[in-house]
Amino acid sequence: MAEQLTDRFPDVSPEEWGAARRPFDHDRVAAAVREILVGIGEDPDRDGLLDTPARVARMYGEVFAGMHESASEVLSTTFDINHEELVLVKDIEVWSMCEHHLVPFNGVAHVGYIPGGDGQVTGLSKLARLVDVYARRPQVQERLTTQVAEALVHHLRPRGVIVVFDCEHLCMTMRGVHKPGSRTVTSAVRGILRNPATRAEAMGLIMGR
Ligand SMILES: Nc1nc2c(ncn2[C@@H]2O[C@H](COP(=O)(O)OP(=O)(O)OP(=O)(O)O)[C@@H](O)[C@H]2O)c(=O)[nH]1
Ligand SMILES: [Zn+2]
Repeated sequence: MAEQLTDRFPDVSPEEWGAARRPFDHDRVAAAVREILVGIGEDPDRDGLLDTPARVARMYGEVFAGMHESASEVLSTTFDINHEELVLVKDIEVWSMCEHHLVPFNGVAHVGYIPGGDGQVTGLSKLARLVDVYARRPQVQERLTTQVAEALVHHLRPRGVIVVFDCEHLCMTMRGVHKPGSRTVTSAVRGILRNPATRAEAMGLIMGR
């Protein structure tokens, strides 16, 4: 499975996929938000907008916090509990930001893996934290799905991984094509979970069957 990872992302380790190239610059973000207000014809100095640039900058610091986090920190805790079958955390709420429009997409993630021969597992909460590391970046759903799967492959050396995201994109509902309620489902499956029977069993658990 290590080869798969190398093939897919030849130049960089998982830590660098989309990670920050420089520290978060609050003042720069605030100045840009002020420019947007000017650009839309607003008066950024009117009372209600005075604190908006700094407030939006703080919000961006939060929604893009994953730029400054890494999968290796999240997945550094592993336990040997000798479990060699599927571990699946379903319905992990997820909020991310569409990199095309910088508006949110949100929904749920389902993250499962079959531990490697050594039976090493990670904490269940770490699977949800891993989703947030990659979700809290400018994203497209396909890349988010792949990154979560590949990070698990790389750090846990499992025998199989399945990651499914089911999200609604605000850029398709509040604007543009205006299709509220439409869902986008993406999956990434690695290792023995690619085997049709194992994959069908995992998908059955994910769909609640
Ligand atoms: N594949 C993929 N596309 C996305 C995602 N988020 C947004 N998009 C799409 O990105 C595309 C950008 O298309 P453009 O034609 O450049 O932008 P646009 O004129 O705003 O497009 P419309 O949304 O159709 O109005 C749109 O079709 C979006 O639906 C995503 O996570 N994955
Ligand atoms: Zn979009």
